[in-house]
Amino acid sequence: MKILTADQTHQADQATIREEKITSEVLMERAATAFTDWLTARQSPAEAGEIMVLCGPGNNGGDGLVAARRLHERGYRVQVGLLPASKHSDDFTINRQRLPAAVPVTDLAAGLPSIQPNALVLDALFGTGLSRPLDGAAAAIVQQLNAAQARVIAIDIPSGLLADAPQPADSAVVRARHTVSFELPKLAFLLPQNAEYVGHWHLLPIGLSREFIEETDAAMHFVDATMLAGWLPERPKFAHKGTYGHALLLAGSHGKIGAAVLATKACLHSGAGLLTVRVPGIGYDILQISAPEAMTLTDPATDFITELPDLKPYSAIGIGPGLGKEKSTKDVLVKLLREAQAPLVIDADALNLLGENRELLAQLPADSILTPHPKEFERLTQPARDDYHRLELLRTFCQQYRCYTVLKGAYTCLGAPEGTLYFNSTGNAGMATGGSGDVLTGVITALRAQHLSPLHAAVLGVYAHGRAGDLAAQETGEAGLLAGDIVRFLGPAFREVTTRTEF
Ligand SMILES: NC(=O)C1=CN([C@@H]2O[C@H](COP(=O)(O)OP(=O)(O)OC[C@H]3O[C@@H](n4cnc5c(N)ncnc54)[C@H](O)[C@@H]3O)[C@@H](O)[C@H]2O)[C@H](O)CC1
Ligand SMILES: [K+]
Repeated sequence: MKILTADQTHQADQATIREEKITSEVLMERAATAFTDWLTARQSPAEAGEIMVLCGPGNNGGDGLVAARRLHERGYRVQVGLLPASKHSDDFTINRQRLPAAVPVTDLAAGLPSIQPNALVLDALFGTGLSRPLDGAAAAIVQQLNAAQARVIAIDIPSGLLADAPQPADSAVVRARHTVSFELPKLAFLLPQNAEYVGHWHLLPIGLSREFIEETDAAMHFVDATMLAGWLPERPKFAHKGTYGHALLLAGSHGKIGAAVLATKACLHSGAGLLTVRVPGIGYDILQISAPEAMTLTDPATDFITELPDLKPYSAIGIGPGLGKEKSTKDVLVKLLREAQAPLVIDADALNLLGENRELLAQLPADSILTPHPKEFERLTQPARDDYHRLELLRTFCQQYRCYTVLKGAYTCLGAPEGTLYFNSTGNAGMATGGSGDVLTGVITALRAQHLSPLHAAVLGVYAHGRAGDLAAQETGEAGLLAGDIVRFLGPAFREVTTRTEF
């Protein structure tokens, strides 16, 4: 799914109106009716109690007026609060006139009427037309609403939140429990700093022009299963293990052989034909016993890796999980960057070594995949001012070093060398547990070994890793989820996205 800017969303509205030969008011009716259907499916009139609909002067307010009318028609008790304004949009005015006289209307000029704790409030003050932070009466209403401890549902976007850019730290933004938006996600929904405003977000289709969306260049995408169609074809009958590549993992040090085991198992469960693992001497027994399907190539040193093996046999190489940062391990990394012909996946301590020796970044082979969490990414670049700035740093970093960078988080974001960002849609908070990053390294290394492009390996790897975590959490719950549980569900996750050709 593309992530459009507020401006592109407005253009999508206009294109839809032109193509379907409808008026904007018809599109508003469609959007607000979809919203009403969403709400009434979740709250009966009794559960909802008296619903307060707060409407601003633009089309977001228009959506609120349509929702108020529709809810009234369906037997809900509704009242409307109108923000004072010198001018209103045309569709606001049309729907103000259509509001049944039986719906009480309050002027918000005198402030927010008293709201019972837990009352249901629909926030239709401002949507994507917001051009600057709220101030004056609008800001005061938002602050009063946030203090009221109501059950707030934002229509399209919490009022005060900008769709594509940060707002100043102290500006007034509605804190919603749910945000119900239309057709495509907004960047603002995907960033941790906005979670307290957005709450749970939902998308409702409203039939925006497919053609316009397809033709519009988007700098950002939200990855869902439909995007992955055909990336992982069904295995042909006469396939053999050689067809699926030979992966090499360099992982583990004293006390961290578990990281090597997790990456190994994940790589095996993600379809690599063959896997060899380079571990220090102490890893030999552990690895052979816990993952007999992998070949082990022990380093001459006992506690950490000191020598790079011959790289010829391998179609992809993953380095980092549990590696440690010993001087001789760093030398192995330096040699790997110089000699690798096969694609690289770089994680954990290998990233920290790059962070401590930034001159090495210039030696990254093109199309390498890096998988930092935000702290590791910061060590490679600089501390970010906020989540938006971090995305800017990500984009610049990928362009500068011609690499793919998987910035791990709730909506893991992959940066590609030409500057496009891909946000992942799968995964859950249970995956914030030691070892889940090691699993991801194994997954992506396996996909690269199977000759997927760096973009497909990173996007699909992150998606399948998150989906496996979601399937695992259904069994274990989020708190009980271990990295090893993600490994167990990789097979089912990949099965879901494997394309079958019946005919
Ligand atoms: N495609 C869709 O998703 C559809 C969206 N719809 C809804 O329309 C709004 C966007 O409406 P628009 O009229 O462009 O903007 P707003 O309602 O957000 O408000 C604009 C209004 O407010 C003034 N304004 C802007 N910034 C400020 C400020 N900081 N303080 C005070 N006033 C401000 C501005 O001058 C305008 O007068 C979208 O979010 C959806 O809810 C449609 O219903 C159809 C489909
Ligand atoms: K809103």
